[in-house]
Amino acid sequence: MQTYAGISVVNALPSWYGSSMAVNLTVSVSIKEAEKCKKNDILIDTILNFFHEKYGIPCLDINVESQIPEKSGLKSSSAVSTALIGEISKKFGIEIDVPKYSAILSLKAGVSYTGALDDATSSYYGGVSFTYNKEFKIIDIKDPPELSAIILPRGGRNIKIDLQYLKKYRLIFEEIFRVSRQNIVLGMKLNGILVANILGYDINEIEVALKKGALAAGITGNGPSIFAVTKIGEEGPIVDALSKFGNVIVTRSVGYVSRD
Ligand SMILES: Nc1ncnc2c1ncn2[C@@H]1O[C@H](COP(=O)(O)OP(=O)(O)OP(=O)(O)O)[C@@H](O)[C@H]1O
Ligand SMILES: O=C(O)C1=C[C@@H](O)[C@@H](O)[C@H](O)C1
Repeated sequence: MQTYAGISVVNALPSWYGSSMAVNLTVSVSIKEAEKCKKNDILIDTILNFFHEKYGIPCLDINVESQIPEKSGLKSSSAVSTALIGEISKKFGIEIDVPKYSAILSLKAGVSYTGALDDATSSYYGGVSFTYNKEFKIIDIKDPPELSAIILPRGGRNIKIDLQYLKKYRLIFEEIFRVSRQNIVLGMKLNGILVANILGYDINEIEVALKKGALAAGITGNGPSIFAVTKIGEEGPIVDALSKFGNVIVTRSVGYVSRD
């Protein structure tokens, strides 16, 4: 099964309300029955153990092909978990709420702070998710504006996230969530700049992208990757400017995908 990377509209850590926009960088997971169970990383093994214990599925060999850098804020873990859960449910005919179980099992595996239901929902269904992660509730999924996303991918996040400190900003992130439901691009701009400031990232590249005409720019997830968005066809000056800081990826927003 194939799922998508995402860029943040609203980071859910401060208020539990989250929103993410799918972009066209993909993860593909395939599975094959195996004689012996092998050890994988913690997220994959948590998912396999859950399906083994609850539904008696056999040992599986897992193949992951990913275009998404890890620990970068581009939602790679949600893309891997939704693709794997979706593939298992298809192969073994198990009816399950894929993003919800991605969130539950990501928390169990310790790879997420809130379960990241926002990330899981946009990874699996495309579009722009609006979720309340505390109750594993999907509030809405919208089709995104047609946008070009210019990404400065940076992996290997090594900053320490102080969740209690982030929660001091709950009210302002709740407000950004409300704004985002009316205006996705304004929401991702406010969130992206504020998260950069709060987590202590350099805002230089963000400022450069905005000066070159980006509709929004900021940190995605908990960083360190930086994104900018523009109308399709207007990416040139931003790509040129951000390329001075490293190799950029140019991709697009992804619309809602029916999984029926
Ligand atoms: N290419 C991959 N192959 C296998 N597992 C992967 C891959 N990419 C991510 N994962 C899984 O995701 C887990 C952690 O992901 P990571 O911390 O990189 O999250 P992320 O989604 O990039 O971060 P963020 O939430 O900031 O977007 C890893 O432990 C691993 O299980
Ligand atoms: O770990 C988590 O729960 C999250 C991580 C980031 O991707 C955030 O952007 C997301 O909203 C929640």
